[in-house]
Amino acid sequence: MTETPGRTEIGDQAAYAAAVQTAVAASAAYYGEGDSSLDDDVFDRLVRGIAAYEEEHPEHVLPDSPTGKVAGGAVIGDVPHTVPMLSLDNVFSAEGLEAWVAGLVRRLGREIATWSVEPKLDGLAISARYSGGRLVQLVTRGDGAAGEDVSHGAGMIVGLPSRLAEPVTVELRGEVLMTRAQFEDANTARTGAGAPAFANPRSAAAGSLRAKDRAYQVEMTFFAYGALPLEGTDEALAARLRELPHSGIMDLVAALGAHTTAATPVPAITASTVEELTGRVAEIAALRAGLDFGIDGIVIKADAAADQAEAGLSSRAPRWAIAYKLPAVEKITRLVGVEWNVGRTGIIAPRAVLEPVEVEGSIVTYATLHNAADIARRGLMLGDHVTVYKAGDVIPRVEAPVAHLRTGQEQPIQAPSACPRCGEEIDATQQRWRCVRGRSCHAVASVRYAVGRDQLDIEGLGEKIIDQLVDAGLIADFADLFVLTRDQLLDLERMGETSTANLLAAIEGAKAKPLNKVFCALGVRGTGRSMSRRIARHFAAMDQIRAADAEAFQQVDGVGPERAQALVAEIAELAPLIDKLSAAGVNMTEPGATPPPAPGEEPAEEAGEALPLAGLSVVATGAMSGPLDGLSRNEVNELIERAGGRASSSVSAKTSLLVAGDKAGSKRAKAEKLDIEIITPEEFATRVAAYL
Ligand SMILES: NC(=O)c1ccc[n+]([C@@H]2O[C@H](COP(=O)([O-])OP(=O)(O)OC[C@H]3O[C@@H](n4cnc5c(N)ncnc54)[C@H](O)[C@@H]3O)[C@@H](O)[C@H]2O)c1
Ligand SMILES: [Zn+2]
Repeated sequence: MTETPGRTEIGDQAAYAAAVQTAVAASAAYYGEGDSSLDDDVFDRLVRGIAAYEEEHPEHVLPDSPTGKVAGGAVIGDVPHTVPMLSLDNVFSAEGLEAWVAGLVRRLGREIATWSVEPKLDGLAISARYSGGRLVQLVTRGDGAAGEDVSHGAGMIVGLPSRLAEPVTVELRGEVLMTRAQFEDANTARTGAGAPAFANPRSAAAGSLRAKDRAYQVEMTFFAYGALPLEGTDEALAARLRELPHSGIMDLVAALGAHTTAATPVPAITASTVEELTGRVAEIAALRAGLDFGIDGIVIKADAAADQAEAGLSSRAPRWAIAYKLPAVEKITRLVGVEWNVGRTGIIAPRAVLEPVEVEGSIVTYATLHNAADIARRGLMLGDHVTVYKAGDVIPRVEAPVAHLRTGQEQPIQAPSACPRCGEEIDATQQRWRCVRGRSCHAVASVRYAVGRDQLDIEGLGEKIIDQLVDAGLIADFADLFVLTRDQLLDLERMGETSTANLLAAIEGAKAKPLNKVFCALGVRGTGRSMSRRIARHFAAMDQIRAADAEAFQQVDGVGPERAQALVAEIAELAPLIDKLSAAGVNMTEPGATPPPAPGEEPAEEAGEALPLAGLSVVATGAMSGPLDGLSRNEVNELIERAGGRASSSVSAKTSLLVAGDKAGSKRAKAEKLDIEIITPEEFATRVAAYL
């Protein structure tokens, strides 16, 4: 699992003093306005370096060193806590967790029967005091002994009711954070009001909670993870809060109407063995990327009140709980450029060029920026420090600028005023800009796509030949391929008799491809292989597709009103290309499919019913084996659809079946979570044997 993390090397006393100063300043910013200039990874390395130096040189330890203190000793408060609000000690690996468990067992002199395991929410700790069921005060953690009153923020926090379900006096503790959507909304509101964007959801929550009198409203979310008696709590409830296990307290808190992790994909669970603990850690880690709120680890607590009482507290953290830290997923780096690229459909999309930075184990140099409006909305500037993370684990995204690191040297990002490829005008009427020449602007890219393996699969038609054909004006789109002559090909560089004959045969062969491949080759925006198969199956013939209106498209699985509109428009735009293909003799029907009945007509026999996967939504993940060995993901998806199922790439509550090969990872964890049937590639092959 996670490696033991590295640390900043601190060589001498002066470097040590400087490191302490940097860490204290960063902590003050982090817990204050939420505007630290260090990302968590850099900060944690620094603090570990400080701790290591102090270990070696106890005589040099400075009084304001952050080690061993809640919030690094960098914040103070004036509202005393009833019971200290502590931090958590950390482990970074399964071995570290085992050692910690063993240490606690030794300390108590007995086994610990039950643990509770919950996500470590990445926001800020809050104490919410209720009197007679009404929320009366909100206090931050501060230095652990006293915090800051932020009661003014109560109305902005979802999940923190102003009135509990019962008129009890109690203190709830939990985390306030912003979900991804709340963060996006907050930044839209903030940049709209002329203020710089928040760097990330955590700092947005911290900054927003403390701010008073802002011109705009933002929303945050509360997750409770504890409850305590207060002065005035009735004795029966106080006794329950003292005696219930942590898991029981969480049930009580939920029953009072406060938000807990129970309804999230990563609810708290209880466990009794170390294996179960590490298993749950792996599960939560696997689900992390798909959550709509940030977590930075997993918290493991001795569940029973007696175990907690006996383990006690250190000055900084309880001894009965531990945070299993997950590696930081967000890094700060610099935005050094923005490239504007024209895609195969003529869409002009910006891409961020970054100072290379390691994010979750790989070096990131480019990141997605959706469109010009998105850049403006985030208030990004060239030269900005930016926060970067991987969305859904793979695509690096620029989250936001780190506005307080600006030096004044940053430059506005210039959007192109003409198509960066051909110099023609830009159609900027839609959010996503497009060259007015559309697909013909980047003909090479659209032809390359059309002849690719999952579309027309024309072997021997490499990029170099396509480039030459387009440059020589022999083709303007892929339909022109079908009227190329032998002499035209022979004229090209490095095309001899044999390769020309082979290529002509391959082009001829492509005319017989099923409709789904021909349709996919068109490269309709937002329509990949799987959607193309569904459309081809549904309509059975190109004429039916061309005749379909938005309503008819919505009969296709997965097509909503917006996409249906876009499909109608795109197909109209592609009419000349489709006509050319038709005239060249390219197949326009889907074998085995029957067209939908015309309005008013009796529906034909539902052929799909008898198929083994009829009505099922199927996801394949991991390495395929057995009879499926060597099949690409797309080929597996084709198989699923031939057998009547619907292939999907992500696991959700709608998924009926997961085909999980070796190394299935997060999709498997999610499917287990959702109680979805999971089968091996071999079992799957048996079910669909007739369609292999
Ligand atoms: N970037 C910076 O400049 C900077 C500065 C200071 C601290 N930090 C980051 O803050 C972290 C250390 O902060 P910390 O001392 O507040 O500790 P912590 O955040 O690692 O752990 C303690 C906190 O975890 C929270 N928590 C979340 N889920 C919980 C749950 N289920 N049960 C109990 N508590 C839960 C609580 O708010 C609690 O106060 C480090 O990861 C560090 O990187 C960063
Ligand atoms: Zn162009």
